[in-house]
Amino acid sequence: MTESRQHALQDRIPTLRIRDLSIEFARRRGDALKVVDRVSIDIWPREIVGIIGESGSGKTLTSLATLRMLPKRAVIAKGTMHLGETSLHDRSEREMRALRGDRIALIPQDAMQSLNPTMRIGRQVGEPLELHSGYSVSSALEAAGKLLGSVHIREPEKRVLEYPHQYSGGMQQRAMIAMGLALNPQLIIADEPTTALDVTVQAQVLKLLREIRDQKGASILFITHDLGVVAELCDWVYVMRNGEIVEDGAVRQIFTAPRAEYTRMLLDATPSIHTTPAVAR
Ligand SMILES: Nc1ncnc2c1ncn2[C@@H]1O[C@H](COP(=O)(O)OP(=O)(O)OP(=O)(O)O)[C@@H](O)[C@H]1O
Ligand code: NI
Repeated sequence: MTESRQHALQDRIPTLRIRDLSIEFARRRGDALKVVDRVSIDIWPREIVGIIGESGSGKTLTSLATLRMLPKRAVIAKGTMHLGETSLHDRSEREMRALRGDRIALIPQDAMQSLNPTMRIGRQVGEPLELHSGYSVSSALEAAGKLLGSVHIREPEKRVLEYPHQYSGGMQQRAMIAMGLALNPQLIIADEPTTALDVTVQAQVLKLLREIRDQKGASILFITHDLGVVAELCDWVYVMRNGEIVEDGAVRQIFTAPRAEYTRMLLDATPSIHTTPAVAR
């Protein structure tokens, strides 16, 4: 057993447990198209877990099901999901709203689209505290400054008053992360959070996610096409293809001794990965 999965022996229950999840789309001609097929995933406390796999393999839908934010015509046909001891598959929409942001945070791919252009950054970052924790506007703004500082935005007391267009792309993404952190979630779901960023900014965001795990003890589910990022960041990896998990394992095992033919194919398509130092540590 690898280091990270020793949790399975120490902790009673994982942060997130997905069991036998199947997701279907209703089709016009009446039948259903299965796009996620009996997927099981565990994320233990303080773990960073990656999901990799080609486009359309079901990564995003799996994570959206966890948040119960699937697109309209998609249904959870089967399966259970638990956040600690709390079941997610049978919560009402009202109960889910309380969990989202509070215990599970989503960091979306494109911060530019997610931030409100007409609202000061500080107000947006502090909004979860107003909505969920009863903070006053001024105390939420003060907390937002601290949160922006924690994601390494300089002079945060001043920058809380600025609007999104005054921030660079990387700063906007960090502001989104700060907002996600406001309520100290146990689980952070990051779906391709760095694809829109250039390489140096991407490295800063990855470093920040690792800090969040180390300092706040959050678990992170990281979805990406980028195997280099997975090698850098993740403890454990699930490989998806056509809606199914083809294998999972410690990051080092997946990169040095993959069992599935499909994983080997993915690795061969990115040859430099085999020599990524982080994998050899
Ligand atoms: N709103 C939708 N309506 C119909 N089909 C959809 C919808 N969203 C996703 N799908 C289908 O479900 C499957 C899984 O999609 P999903 O977005 O989970 O893939 P993914 O692995 O996240 O891909 P990518 O890496 O491109 O983001 C795909 O075949 C996709 O075409
Ligand atoms: Ni996706």
